[in-house]
Amino acid sequence: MGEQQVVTVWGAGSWGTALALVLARSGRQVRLVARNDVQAELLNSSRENARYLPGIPLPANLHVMADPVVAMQGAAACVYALPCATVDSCLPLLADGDYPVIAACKGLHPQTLERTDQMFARHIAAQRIALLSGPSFAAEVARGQPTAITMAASDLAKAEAAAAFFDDTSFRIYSSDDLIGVAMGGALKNVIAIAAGMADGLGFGHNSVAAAVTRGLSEMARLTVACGGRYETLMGLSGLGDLVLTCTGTLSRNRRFGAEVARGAAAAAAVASIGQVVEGVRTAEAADRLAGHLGIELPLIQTVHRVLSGSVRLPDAVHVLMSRPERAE
Ligand SMILES: NC(=O)C1=CN([C@@H]2O[C@H](COP(=O)(O)OP(=O)(O)OC[C@H]3O[C@@H](n4cnc5c(N)ncnc54)[C@H](OP(=O)(O)O)[C@@H]3O)[C@@H](O)[C@H]2O)C=CC1
Ligand SMILES: O=C(CO)COP(=O)(O)O
Repeated sequence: MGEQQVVTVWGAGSWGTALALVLARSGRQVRLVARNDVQAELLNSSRENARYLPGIPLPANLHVMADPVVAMQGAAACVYALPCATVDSCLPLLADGDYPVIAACKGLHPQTLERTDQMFARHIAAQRIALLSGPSFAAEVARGQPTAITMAASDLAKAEAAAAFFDDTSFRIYSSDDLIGVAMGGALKNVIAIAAGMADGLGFGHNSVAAAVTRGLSEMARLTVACGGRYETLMGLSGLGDLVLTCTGTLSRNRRFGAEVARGAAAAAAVASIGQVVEGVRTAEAADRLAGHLGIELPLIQTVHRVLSGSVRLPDAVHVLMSRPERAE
């Protein structure tokens, strides 16, 4: 790969900026697409993303711009790091190219119940799509702290080709050909992180978080396998790895959101106070509905959705969960 290869990153929030920094450290010419000209100018002139990643300087080979069409001209790849809710409005602009599109967002669509690979495939030819997912808090990645993550595509060669755009020894990428497993792991761990945050907010101890991680992993695997993904993928970075990080790491927005709801905040107010995307809210609804369609029981995930939608109170939900008939593990 040439030193001057251009890679575009769409999304100047936490994750897009962090990935742009990794690509810049890898020697790429990076174009980071912000929401508008005002944001782009601010980031270019201050050389910092003060709102999302304060204190981390933007290097000279990272240029921020607002027009995604201009940003894609001559680019070898696009990394899509906007929230999942933007996919249908933004992705049509990437439909015509032949460069790979690396999806870095994590979630399920609450209406269509699609995974990220399916959401992207509605707009982009399937062979252009790769997914990047795994335990990776943006702030740590941005600071160059060691991170291991998974790149998935329809075959291993495509996943490796997508991974090759990143060439930073602090950012180690494993490849996978299980798009379904990687997409499901990244989406569902956010819902379990909300449950872990709720346990924290209720003042429960470490035991409840360990139970949420373990039973949550079991639910994630059940739904993933029913959707055609591989159990082994859920035991890797994009499943168990990201689940542990998000359920225990204080940087997790989904976990913090769960804790705030448990302390009495309304869901909308908790999202507003975090001030960044909390993907687990939409995914909880989607996963509950998907499980219903497939006839699968997911007690934790369904409880999170029912608490957030107001159909059950959290203390009652905990009682119901703990009173379920005992059964073999
Ligand atoms: N942060 C992390 O540690 C990680 C995040 N991810 C995933 O990456 C995805 C993005 O998350 P993250 O960067 O953290 O989110 P943030 O909330 O940090 O940033 C969201 C960005 O998206 C922009 N945005 C929101 N809505 C729109 C829209 N309709 N049109 C254009 N721009 C929009 C925001 O602009 P504005 O500032 O103007 O609102 C902001 O730049 C999520 O799916 C998340 O799960 C994955 C791994 C790690
Ligand atoms: O996905 C993430 C880390 O891998 C970030 O999780 P949160 O969105 O909960 O902060």
